[in-house]
Amino acid sequence: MNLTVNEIFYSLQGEGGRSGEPSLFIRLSKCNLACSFCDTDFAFGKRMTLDEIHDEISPYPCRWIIWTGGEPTLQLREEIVAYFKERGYRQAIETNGTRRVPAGIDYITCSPKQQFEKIRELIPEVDELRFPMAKGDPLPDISILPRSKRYLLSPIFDGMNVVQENVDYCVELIKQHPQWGLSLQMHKLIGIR
Ligand SMILES: C[S@@+](CC[C@H](N)C(=O)[O-])C[C@H]1O[C@@H](n2cnc3c(N)ncnc32)[C@H](O)[C@@H]1O
Ligand SMILES: Nc1nc2[nH]cc(C(=O)O)c2c(=O)[nH]1
Ligand code: SF4
Ligand SMILES: [Mg+2]
Repeated sequence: MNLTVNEIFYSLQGEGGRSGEPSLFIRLSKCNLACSFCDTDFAFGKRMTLDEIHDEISPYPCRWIIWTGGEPTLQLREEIVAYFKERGYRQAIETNGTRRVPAGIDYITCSPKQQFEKIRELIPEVDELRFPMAKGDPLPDISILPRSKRYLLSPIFDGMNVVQENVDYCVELIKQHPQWGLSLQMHKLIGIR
């Protein structure tokens, strides 16, 4: 089995409810969307076998993988998740919610971009819904979304830079609607990957 991998790196989860947790990022290339604000160049891809990926991550002391991209559900399969589970890894995924998530994933972050009403059919339950928000964007309607343990607003950054008006807007929305919380791209603020 092969995956087309954009990059592999070891860092701290910078976003959402697992912020600060050491994690092995496996960024898969290709996406089915083209968000105007996307901060990631996922075009490059190197074909790797699962054994090659395992050889690259196993020297690190960490046993949490974050599958991201691009859109990782375009490539990830249950058998691949099982391969890493058998080798002692817990696995999180960052997905845009347009496709099913393979069985065996331990922590699902869904960051919806479009057709919010269709996500629940594909992914009935997630650990975290994390919405990228620019000033003026409407608060998403929780009632049509997958059940989630956490509901987070994530102010859209301009590349590596914080956009204060997006932050201020999210903070005000959250104070008015306290079922929501804030997710900042912490890694950008502290200058790590
Ligand atoms: C690069 S995406 C990859 C995973 C998946 N395609 C998705 O969109 O969830 C990872 C996370 O970065 C967020 N993101 C991308 N560009 C951003 C930006 N400029 N500001 C804030 N968050 C951003 C996405 O919303 C998503 O939560
Ligand atoms: N540190 C760090 N945390 C992240 N969480 C999600 C990321 C992503 O690009 O999917 C990301 C990333 O690129 N870096
Ligand atoms: S879905 Fe994710 S990776 Fe794809 S363009 Fe949007 S933010 Fe970027
Ligand atoms: Mg990123």
